Amino acid sequence: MLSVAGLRKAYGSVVALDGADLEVATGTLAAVLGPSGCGKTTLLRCVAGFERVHSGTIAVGGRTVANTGTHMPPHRRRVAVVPQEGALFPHLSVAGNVGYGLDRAARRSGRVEEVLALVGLPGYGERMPHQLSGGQQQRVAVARALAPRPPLVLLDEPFSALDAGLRGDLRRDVREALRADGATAVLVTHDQGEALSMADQVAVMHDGQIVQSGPPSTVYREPASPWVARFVGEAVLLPATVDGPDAVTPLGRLPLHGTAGDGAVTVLLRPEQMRVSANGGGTAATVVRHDFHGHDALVQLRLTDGTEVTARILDSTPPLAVGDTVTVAVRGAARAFPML
Ligand SMILES: Nc1ncnc2c1ncn2[C@@H]1O[C@H](COP(=O)(O)OP(=O)(O)OP(=O)(O)O)[C@@H](O)[C@H]1O
Repeated sequence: MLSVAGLRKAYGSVVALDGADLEVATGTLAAVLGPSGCGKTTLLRCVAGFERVHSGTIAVGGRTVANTGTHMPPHRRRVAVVPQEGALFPHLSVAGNVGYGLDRAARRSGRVEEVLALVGLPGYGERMPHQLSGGQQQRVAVARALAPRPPLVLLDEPFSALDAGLRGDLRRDVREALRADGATAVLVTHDQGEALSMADQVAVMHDGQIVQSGPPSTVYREPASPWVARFVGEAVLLPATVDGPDAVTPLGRLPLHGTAGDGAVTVLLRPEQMRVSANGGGTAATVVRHDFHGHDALVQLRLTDGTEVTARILDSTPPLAVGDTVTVAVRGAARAFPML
């Protein structure tokens, strides 16, 4: 439904998009995930038609809407945008907002009530925007985007202004609403959890390029580079030497996913692969930091050779404290990259 190829865009000397490629299949949600300033919003604005591209191609539903010589205006692209906040017309009711882009026939067909029900706000049509919470306003903004059944819905960090408690429910409900309506959507976010939990496809962006695109589990488990590994989650990166199917690391000999050639490499482990025990098997370590997160804790461990690794632990009895001596063993295989 969306095909972006080799997209380039600069603002003066600032290169915002440097050959970005993205393919989004019909009926799926793609998350464009990247750090601040990597070009996510610029990509979205180019797809919506708010910015002209310098080179490359954007096609929506097989129609080229932008390339070096073409710039189809935003309203002809029929691409809907859900901005961060403040999207609603304050003087129109919820129904007025949702029905704004619809013709009379569509308004009469009950589409407004249908999309309000999809986003969990059935019967809210008569309310005014100021009578809604921030989360409810974002639900209405999503309903308004879906109402005219656009070929593509673009969501620009739509939950970033909401508090954490509200965000979880809203993410699930918006995901469900998009799915129930068969919408194709692109969500821009810098939040790894949001991208991994909501999207069918995560496209990781760095310095104006999509550096990896794939299902969330693949991007997390098989990152294309140490940079992607660190960006999509906590990463333990260790120097190692390949020896046959294994790598020799500061945590001992570990099996490798796939073959990694010969010689010096950097291996990736995730903190949840670490098994920490008071006196089990494995490498001796000292606890140097303990960050409690409620559902789990991240524990920084220093091995006797000075290497530091991070372990994720669900609970421990007795609780670990800074200065404790433990052993750490590794579950599963490591992934090898060329030496950093
Ligand atoms: N209108 C503009 N004029 C000049 N430079 C711009 C403009 N818009 C964006 N930029 C620059 O282009 C680069 C990409 O910006 P963009 O807003 O696309 O990034 P982003 O990934 O969406 O960041 P954030 O997550 O902080 O919103 C940045 O270096 C930014 O400063």
